[in-house]
Amino acid sequence: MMRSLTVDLKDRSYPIHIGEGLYPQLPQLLTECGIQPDRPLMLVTDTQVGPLYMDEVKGHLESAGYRVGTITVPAGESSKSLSRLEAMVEECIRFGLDRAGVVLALGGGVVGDLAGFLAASYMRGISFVQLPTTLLAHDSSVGGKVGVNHPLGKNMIGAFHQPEMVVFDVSTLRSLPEREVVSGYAEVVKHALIWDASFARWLHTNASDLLHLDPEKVGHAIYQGCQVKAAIVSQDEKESGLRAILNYGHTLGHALESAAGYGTYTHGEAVAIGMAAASMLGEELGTAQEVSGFTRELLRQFRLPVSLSGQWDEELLLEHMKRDKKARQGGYAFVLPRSIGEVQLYRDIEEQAIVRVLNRLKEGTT
Ligand SMILES: NC(=O)c1ccc[n+]([C@@H]2O[C@H](COP(=O)([O-])OP(=O)(O)OC[C@H]3O[C@@H](n4cnc5c(N)ncnc54)[C@H](O)[C@@H]3O)[C@@H](O)[C@H]2O)c1
Ligand SMILES: O=C(O)C(=O)C[C@@H](O)[C@H](O)[C@H](O)COP(=O)(O)O
Ligand SMILES: [Zn+2]
Repeated sequence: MMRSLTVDLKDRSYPIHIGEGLYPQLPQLLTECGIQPDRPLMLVTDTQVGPLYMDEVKGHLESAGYRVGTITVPAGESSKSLSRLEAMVEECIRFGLDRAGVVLALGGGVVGDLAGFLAASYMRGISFVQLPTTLLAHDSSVGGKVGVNHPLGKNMIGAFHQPEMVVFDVSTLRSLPEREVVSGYAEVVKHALIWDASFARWLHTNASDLLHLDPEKVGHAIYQGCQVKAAIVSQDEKESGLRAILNYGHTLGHALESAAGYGTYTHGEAVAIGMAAASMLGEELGTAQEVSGFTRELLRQFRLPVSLSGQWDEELLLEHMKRDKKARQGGYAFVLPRSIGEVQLYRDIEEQAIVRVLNRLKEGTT
């Protein structure tokens, strides 16, 4: 069964297809969105995903008459860098990728963000298609945020560049390491907590089956998550307002990722701790009552972390949080809960409240 939905962006709207065993249908799906075999394709993947799925995808495309080049980057967050991007541009030029070319991102969020930014910047912008292979990438493949990291901050260099299509073959999830399955549920939980209380309750009831990758339930969770994302992006493509709620858990999450060194925490783990923190901050500041208990319980059900382990340099975390892209004029900005299923962006959060929450987050105190 294939589930499909649309990201409604007027003349730049695009489909998201979710289902088992979709790769044989790729040539037909590409043609349906206007990408014919006369356009050269550059298939980007990483060293972990490539050996598993690249030959299959390339084979289907070549059988249908497409000319396909390939780029394989090292697996992991450190590939989201400007130096890696530069090397990829060289590979595209040597392959002869022209302006009619299309980049295909086969992998998780790292490949999606990096290949998407390649597409956004190569020859001032060419088309791209997302082929997500992690649970987390139900989020990253939708909405057009593409980019790379800077040592001083996460996703500091990037663009808004929407894909032509998203094809999520969920059978690829069977090869995902357990840590990445767990990590991916952080963004699923986020989509529920910011927008859809009944989805949050459903996740609460079905956590065990979802962790065991029950195909029907995983398909439903991905579809629901994509629906939330598509609804928000359709209303505010470039984050002039509403879209900031998709950043729930990310003020602290991004700070943890960059301060600890990219790849120490997975993105999902960092965002989970960030959502636990935001829910507690919401209670401290009175934006919401009694949300942190449910939030942390839901995260724990998915085996996600809700506390800070080890020693943390508080000053360093605060420094990174000050540089958050939602912040203005040096104040701290956080998306905070109003209730389960509703959140709001708050700016100028007082530092003392954040420090109190950071202390509560230290292992054993929450
Ligand atoms: N653009 C956005 O809107 C957005 C949204 C959320 C996250 N992100 C970004 O996404 C990135 C995290 O993405 P991620 O969690 O997918 O990490 P990832 O891309 O690093 O993938 C995690 C690991 O799983 C491996 N892997 C991927 N698919 C596999 C499969 N099917 N089988 C076996 N192994 C597989 C990868 O090689 C990697 O080692 C972060 O950089 C984050 O900032 C972007
Ligand atoms: O799509 C969005 O908007 C999001 O905020 C989704 C986040 O899950 C994602 O991690 C995104 O890359 C964060 O964007 P940033 O602008 O805060 O770097
Ligand atoms: Zn995220």
